[in-house]
Amino acid sequence: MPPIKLTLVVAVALIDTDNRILLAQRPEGKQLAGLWEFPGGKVEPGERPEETLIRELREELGIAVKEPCLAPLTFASYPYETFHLLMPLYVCRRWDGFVQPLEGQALKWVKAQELRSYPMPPADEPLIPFLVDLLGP
Ligand SMILES: Nc1nc2c([nH]c(=O)n2[C@@H]2O[C@H](COP(=O)(O)OP(=O)(O)OP(=O)(O)O)[C@@H](O)[C@H]2O)c(=O)[nH]1
Repeated sequence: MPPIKLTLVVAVALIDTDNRILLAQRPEGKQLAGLWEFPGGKVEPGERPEETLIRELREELGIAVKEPCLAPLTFASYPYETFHLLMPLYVCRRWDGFVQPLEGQALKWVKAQELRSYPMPPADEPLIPFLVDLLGP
């Protein structure tokens, strides 16, 4: 058995005042293109996970998030073929600025109950019930 490559990715469910969650579509050309996912990205060497999220949210969506506004919800652990994904999922209801698709990605605000209608990476599927519990239908 080859050694496992553990990859740490942080993601966030941004929640708006109508209790909808932001999904972003992975652009063409990337692995898992076309699937809907939570904003976030890989933790770079020397970064704390919260710093990664704050950086990714600024780069991908143009919003400013303060660290105390990131609350841990749950995590995904999933064996992709080339790496094992470990992905903490935070929730955030408070940010400065307006959400914009700065990387050309499609964005959608969806109710927790509608999440199942959007094809997501396999790692994300077990996260849905946690959001339904938190936010209701
Ligand atoms: N941001 C995010 N990534 C997810 C989710 N679910 C999931 O399996 N992933 C996986 O976690 C990894 C996130 O990496 P990324 O977005 O920073 O990087 P990437 O694939 O664009 O690669 P690169 O930045 O090295 O080019 C990808 O392999 C992605 O498929 C999710 O909900 N949000």
